[in-house]
Amino acid sequence: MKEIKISEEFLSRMRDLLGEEEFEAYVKSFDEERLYGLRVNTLKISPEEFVKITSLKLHPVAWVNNGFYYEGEERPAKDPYYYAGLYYLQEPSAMTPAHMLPVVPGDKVLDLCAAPGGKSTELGAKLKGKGILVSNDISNSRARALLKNLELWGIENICVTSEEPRKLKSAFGSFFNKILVDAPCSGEGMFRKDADMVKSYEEHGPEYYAAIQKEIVGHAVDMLAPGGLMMYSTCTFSVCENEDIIRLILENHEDMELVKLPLFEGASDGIGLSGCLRLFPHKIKGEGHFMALLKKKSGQVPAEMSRWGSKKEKALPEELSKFLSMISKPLISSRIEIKNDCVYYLPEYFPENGGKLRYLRTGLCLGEMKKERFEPSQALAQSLKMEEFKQTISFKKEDERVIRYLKGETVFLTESEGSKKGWCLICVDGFPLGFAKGNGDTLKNKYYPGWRWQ
Ligand SMILES: C[S@@+](CC[C@H](N)C(=O)[O-])C[C@H]1O[C@@H](n2cnc3c(N)ncnc32)[C@H](O)[C@@H]1O
Repeated sequence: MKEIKISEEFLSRMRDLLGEEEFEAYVKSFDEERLYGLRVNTLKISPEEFVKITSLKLHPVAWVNNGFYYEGEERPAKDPYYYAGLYYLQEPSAMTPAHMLPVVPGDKVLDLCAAPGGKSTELGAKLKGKGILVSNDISNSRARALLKNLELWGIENICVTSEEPRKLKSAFGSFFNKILVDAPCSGEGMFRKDADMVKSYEEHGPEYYAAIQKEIVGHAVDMLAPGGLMMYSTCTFSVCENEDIIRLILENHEDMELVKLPLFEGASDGIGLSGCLRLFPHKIKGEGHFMALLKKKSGQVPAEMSRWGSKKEKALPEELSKFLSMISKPLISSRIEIKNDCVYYLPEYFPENGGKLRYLRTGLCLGEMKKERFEPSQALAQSLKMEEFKQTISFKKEDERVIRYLKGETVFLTESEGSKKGWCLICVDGFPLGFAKGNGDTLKNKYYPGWRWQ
């Protein structure tokens, strides 16, 4: 077994859980190299197209259609396509819960423990700009990383909060028809990927997390609308954090039922509770994970939330209207809100008393009103398609100006590229990276400094 110090107590529990023969296979899996995965952003590109344009050597993840393995020596985070939000780096087993939660455009989705956004990015992609995704994490610093990932991904119909589930419940009631609870857990399934997990495991083991999980799922069930689906997932093996939590939900809520998850090659059924799904590193090409899907059969129908889209048209400042006229996709003016000079495009729905929550973002940040002008945001650039903006320039990935632009430098155009005046969307192979301001053959860099290429 590789040099990972794991307590005898944990190993003995795993032996009990798996039986002697399987336990040997599990222990052997520590000698294998960890696996590296990435998931393609279907909001921006199809997996088939991505495979054609990327220089990374990829192998498909058998059970996730937009998931791939890449090789350990590659550096996919140092790639302009990463900066264009074309993919997210994610361990393959961790792709499964969002993949198996059947989110469709128009759904009202809550990702309750969402940071740094591995699963929220996929849920947002499935919504295709319709409905709403509320992504929450109790940790403010982690919620900031979550926001960056969602903005890089190009999702416009988001709200990002940093709240206790109890408070979200009082604002939203039973509003959501899809909920993901990717619960904080003891992380037993990640020991091979991240040896530091062993240290934190020794501080807080399964019983500590089971108590937190019980509280979180209780609130999550209350936020689920009748007919709604809730996915519960962890990256740990202990029964008390997995099947026991699901059993508790079923015992305490007559209106909840387990929806059987389909098994795929290498996946295992729940332990003592059939219909759940377990992933073990000795059985699949991925780390350890657990998930269970639940449905709310009945319950109180939630009150209708405000629908900004149906409110009255509103007059916008001239500078803003002028800029927005460069965007060809339709924006509904009643959903545009200006708060402290920041301009937001709000999602379709919103809770009446939503203002009382700790929001990091309500909708897509379009930009900022400055003295007699409007400055578009990085998030807006990432949410657009190249053909949706009036003035654009696309460089080939190999063009050295791509990295220069990402580093915040001024970029110059060649004679054949012509001249650009005013706001221009800079793209790599047709995928937006950010804005620049053209003055003839010079493009003044407006890439967000906090996101620059290091
Ligand atoms: C397993 S991680 C989530 C990973 C994330 N879903 C992803 O795919 O990137 C669990 C998260 O739960 C958050 N958390 C812990 N206690 C929480 C609580 N009571 N309510 C909401 N989030 C909580 C942690 O800050 C942590 O970011």
